[in-house]
Amino acid sequence: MEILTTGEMEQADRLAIAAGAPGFALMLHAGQAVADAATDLAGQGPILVAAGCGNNGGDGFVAATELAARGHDVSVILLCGRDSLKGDAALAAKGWKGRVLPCDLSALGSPALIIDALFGAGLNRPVTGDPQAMIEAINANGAPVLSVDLPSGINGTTGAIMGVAVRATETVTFFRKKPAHLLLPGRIHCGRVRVADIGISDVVLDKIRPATFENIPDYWQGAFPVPRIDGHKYARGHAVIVSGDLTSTGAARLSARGALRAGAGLVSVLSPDDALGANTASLTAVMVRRMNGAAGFAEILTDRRLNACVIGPGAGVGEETRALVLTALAAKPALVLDADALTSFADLPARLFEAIKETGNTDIILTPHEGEFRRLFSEMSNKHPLRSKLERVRAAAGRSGAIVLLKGPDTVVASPDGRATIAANAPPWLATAGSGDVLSGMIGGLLAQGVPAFDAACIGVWMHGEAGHEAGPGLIAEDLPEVLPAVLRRLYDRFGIDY
Ligand SMILES: NC(=O)C1=CN([C@@H]2O[C@H](COP(=O)(O)OP(=O)(O)OC[C@H]3O[C@@H](n4cnc5c(N)ncnc54)[C@H](OP(=O)(O)O)[C@@H]3O)[C@@H](O)[C@H]2O)[C@@H](O)CC1
Ligand SMILES: Nc1ncnc2c1ncn2[C@@H]1O[C@H](COP(=O)(O)OP(=O)(O)O)[C@@H](O)[C@H]1O
Ligand SMILES: [K+]
Repeated sequence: MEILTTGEMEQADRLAIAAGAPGFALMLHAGQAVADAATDLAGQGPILVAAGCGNNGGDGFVAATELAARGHDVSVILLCGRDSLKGDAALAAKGWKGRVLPCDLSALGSPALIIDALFGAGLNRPVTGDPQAMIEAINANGAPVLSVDLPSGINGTTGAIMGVAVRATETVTFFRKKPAHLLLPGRIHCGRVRVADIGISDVVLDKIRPATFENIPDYWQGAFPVPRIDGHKYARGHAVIVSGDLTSTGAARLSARGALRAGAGLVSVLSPDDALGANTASLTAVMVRRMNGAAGFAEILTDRRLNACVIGPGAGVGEETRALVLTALAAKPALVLDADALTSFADLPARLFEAIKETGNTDIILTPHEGEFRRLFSEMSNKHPLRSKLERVRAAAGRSGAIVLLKGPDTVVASPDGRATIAANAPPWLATAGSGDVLSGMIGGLLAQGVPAFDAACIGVWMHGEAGHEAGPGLIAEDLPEVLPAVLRRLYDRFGIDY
């Protein structure tokens, strides 16, 4: 499903209006959708609408009018004088026949529900003064809160808090989600998110051509790998995972297990001499091969059946790992660079990016967490409040020439071609040692099966999040590969694939 920035959403409104849907009709649909959600949340209790001076407030007036008509006890507080309302918002306020309370915090009372219609897409500066006090009072009130379009104070495009923001129980947005419904901290402020149809036709998307999508199965169903009836294990690819030395071999084994469970036909751990004993003693279905440094690695990669490679988990930071990465880039298998493979280039990221661009290989994925991301992309600071995670990862993909996957509760995957996805399905207990190692392996396993890199990254992230839910609280990294069959079965069911 497409995700629209607030600018793209304005364009959608304009295109719908140009195609014959009056702007006020869109507002009437929006207000109705808010009223429907409010009825579910408030039961029979009194409802307070906190309205701002723009069209977000207009939606609030429509909802108030509709809820009163349905028999609810509704009051409205307005941030500004009624006379200063303009356009559709003024029209919506005309329809409201009840009282409008001035912006007095004591007027909030003890409602069964507060409808937050202060600011939506039009928020354009930090919130201070009366609106700030109102938002703080809404948060302190204790009543459930239904936010219209966005929790007031949240920047719709970046998900950032503009000084202070409402913490909603539920948010009703219109036509399509905005980045703030998925990116933190916005997502936390939204509560549940409902997307309402307000009469905008999907045809407008042909003009807008959005490049950001929610990472859900509908988005990548066409790329999801299914073993062929007449296939064999080599038809499902052979992934190789580079092991660290004797002091750190577990990460590569976790990764290898993830690759195998994600469906690679064969998986081999490439092991330095000193770690051969440790690796062979702890692996069964995953194979082990001796690898003597970068020269030995290059020799192994001449076998073109080894079509996907993961370097980084437990690899160690330094020249040896850099040499392995450059060797893999030259050999051109589909490649996941994770953890130490990224940190090894902290002092010379340009060298890595040049090597990536020189290969012409488009199947390269970098999978940093925030710390690793900062080491490689120091110029893409996360300090700027208006620069979102989405924008940072897109810029990093452009800079590096690789697909960049920035991990976290709102994992973003971006391609140098501009496409990006945001995932919102990862539970917090996924943040546990080794979890990222399994993720890089899963993506390697998908690459081995021939899935294009951007899709492989998106599918891997989504399945990893689902595996987190499947294993539940208490999860450790070893559990993740073991619950993948359950995740895959549900995907098969969802896609209608026989098994
Ligand atoms: N046809 C459509 O387009 C549809 C739109 N719809 C609805 O309209 C909403 C967007 O409406 P909007 O553009 O009027 O802006 P909105 O969010 O109400 O903000 C109001 C004004 O507040 C001001 N302001 C900004 N920041 C501020 C701050 N920090 N502190 C104080 N004031 C601040 C700023 O005005 P300024 O002060 O800059 O002149 C801004 O213009 C959208 O979210 C959806 O709910 C739906 O009805 C469907 C159809
Ligand atoms: N708060 C969170 N909610 C959900 N998932 C998270 C959260 N924090 C981290 N994760 C996920 O946990 C995994 C941790 O990976 P990483 O930091 O590389 O750990 P490791 O290096 O120990 O394997 C990533 O997939 C990341 O997206
Ligand atoms: K709002």
